[in-house]
Order: sequence, then C-alpha cells, then structure tokens
Amino acid sequence: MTELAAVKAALKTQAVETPSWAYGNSGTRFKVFAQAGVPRTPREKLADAAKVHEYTGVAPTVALHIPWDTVDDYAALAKYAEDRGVKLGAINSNTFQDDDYKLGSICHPSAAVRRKAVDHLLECVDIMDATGSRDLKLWFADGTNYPGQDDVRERQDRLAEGLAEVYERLGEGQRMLLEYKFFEPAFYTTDVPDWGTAYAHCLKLGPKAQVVVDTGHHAPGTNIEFIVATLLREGKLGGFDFNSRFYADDDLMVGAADPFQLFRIMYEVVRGGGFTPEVAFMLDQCHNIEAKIPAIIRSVMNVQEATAKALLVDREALRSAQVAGDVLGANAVLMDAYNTDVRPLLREVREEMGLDPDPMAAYAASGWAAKVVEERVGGQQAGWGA
Ligand SMILES: C[C@@H]1O[C@H](O)[C@H](O)[C@H](O)[C@H]1O
Ligand SMILES: [Mn+2]
Ligand SMILES: [Mn+2]
Repeated sequence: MTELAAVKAALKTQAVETPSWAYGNSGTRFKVFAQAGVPRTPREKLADAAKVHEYTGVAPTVALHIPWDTVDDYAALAKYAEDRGVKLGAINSNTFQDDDYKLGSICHPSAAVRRKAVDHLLECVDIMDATGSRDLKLWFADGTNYPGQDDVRERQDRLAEGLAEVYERLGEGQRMLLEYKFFEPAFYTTDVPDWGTAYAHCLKLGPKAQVVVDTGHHAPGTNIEFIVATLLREGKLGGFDFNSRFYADDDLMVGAADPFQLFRIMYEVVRGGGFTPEVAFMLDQCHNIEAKIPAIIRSVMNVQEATAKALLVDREALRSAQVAGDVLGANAVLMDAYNTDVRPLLREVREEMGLDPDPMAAYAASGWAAKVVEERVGGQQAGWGA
C-alpha cells in the first residue's frame, strides 16, 4: 500500500465522539443566548448528532452527560441512536451542579456528601451497563477558594477512596477516564488540577483507569503534546476532550484558536501509537453564539485536517534529521507536513466513503436547520452554563 493509500485508509477509521451538551444552549455567567431549533430532549440531541455523522462519516458516537441526558429507558435511547446510525459513547458524571457540592463532592469534608457523590458515579456505571458504553468520564469541580479552607492532602485521600469504590464496580471492558483541570470553578486549589495528579491516581487504581486530556484545561504556555507523548508512553492516555481556547476553558471549536497546536498533539498521538480505538477522541465544546451543528461539523473537519497532516509527516526523513542533530532540517520536515493543504485529500477520502466532499455545504443544503426550527417549538430547550 502506498503511503498515501495508507494515510487515506487510516483517515477512514477516524472516530470523533461528539458531546450531547454541545447541541444544547450554552453560555457564560453573563448570558446564555438561546437559539431557535435547539434540542429539547436527549433524542433530539442524538438526531442532531446523527446529522454530523451523516455528513462527516467520522462521528459515530455521542457522549452523554448525567443528569442532563437522564431518560427512563437507556436501552431504548441506545436503540434510537442506532436507528439513526450513531452509538452512545462515554457517560459523563456531574457532581458540580448540586447545592450539596458547594465544598466539593467526592472530596467534600462531609462523609454523607461524599457518599452521595459516589452513589451518583455508581449510578452512571449502571447507565453504562444499559447503554453499552465503555467509558465513564469523571471530571470533578472539587477544590477550594482560599488557603486553609480545607486540608489539601486529606482531600486527596477522600478522592482516592471514592475512586477506588467506583473502580471496583466497573464491569468487563469498562474504563474510567479521569479528567484534570487547573482551575474553575475553584480558584485556589483544584483536587485534580493536572496530568500528574490524574496519572498518580490512575496508576494506583489499575489498568481500567486512564487519563483524559482536555485541551482547554492547562495553564497558558503548557506544552500539551509533551503530556500526550508522556501519557502514551506510560499507557495511560484514555482520551481527549478536544476544544480550543485563547485564554481559559473557553470551549471553542477545536483547532480554531491554535490549529498548529492541534497538529502537534495529533503528531504525538500518531508517533506514540495512539491513533487507535483505545484513545477516545471526544469533543467538549460550547457554541455560545454560532450555529451548533455546523460548528460541530467544522470541528470534526478540523480534527480530520490535523490528523491527515500528522499522518503525512515523513517519519524516516524526520528520524534521520533528528539523529543527525539537524535542527532546522528536522523542524522543516514537520512544518512541511503542517503546511500541506490536506483539504483535497480529505475531499477524496469523503468521496471514497460515499459522502459529499464538502460536509458543511451538504448539511446546509439538507434543510435540517430550517426543519428543526419549524418542528421544535415549545417545551424546554436543553442547555447549561448560566
Ligand atoms: C461540562 C464540563 O466542563 C468541564 O470544564 C469539563 O471540561 C468537563 O469535561 C465537562 O463535562
Ligand atoms: Mn472536558
Ligand atoms: Mn472544560
């Protein structure tokens, strides 16, 4: 197989998981701008997600967030998704919106509150059993706002104890993905603030515990691809929450703020043997002012473009330049790939997959946007963030 054929074949195996909550309204503490036609139910979110997969061909799963996507019958929801060509993906817990969690959830000083939080996580595993999901994704808002507010070390003990109980509950083929974030909503300490803390907990828990890298969760200037290379080397990279940011956890379209960073990340993924189903490529975004479905289609295409460029890196030329200490030569090999216009290649890949080469145009021509605005009248629009 020629190198180009191999690159095309790899691109056809790409799988980007889209987040149910990105189809709903979202915003900031200043304002949530509602949009006409936004889903009102988990089923309507799945119907929109199915459109993203229909036009990109590489968005076959949808992450759920509990309780935002709570339903009576999860098996029926999984069937509804499959009837539309997508599958239910990671189950995201939520221990950050309940009044009891003001001082934390799994790290809270009160054993009763910790019990409540762990019970929610265990309920999420029950849901995974019903949906057939592999991954339980855990992000904790837990932290403190002032020095002395709580015992930093003891909160880690509480975290370890709670995670261990959930780990024991995981079934065959199930994993827990622990996500870190350096701040917000806590502003002094965050109990899982960085990759090192997440890695340390996952190492102690065992092989079913892996780390999630949310690309919006690092201090400015952090070399995220170094973290990716290291976690892959350790066999502890479970997945990504892809988005982009200019300042904090802006949750903008992945690749929009820094396409070069996304390329560098995907290069370390490819180089580290991480372009496999073992690494979950998930989007975690909020489309506060832009149309949501087109924004998610654009995001999936941004991931495809970064991946194509990463797969096109001339590894042999790079290796020999690196071994020779040819600094400029080595850098030039990587930049050649990055500066390659891969859009014609991806158009070909889509045509070979039986898709319209231009997903954005195909979606715009589908009339889906007008259809949902007309149909989705009344009821409570889905949304979060204010
Ligand atoms: C909504 C919530 O936001 C957090 O910042 C984190 O990124 C989590 O992954 C996401 O579930
Ligand atoms: Mn995230
Ligand atoms: Mn986030």
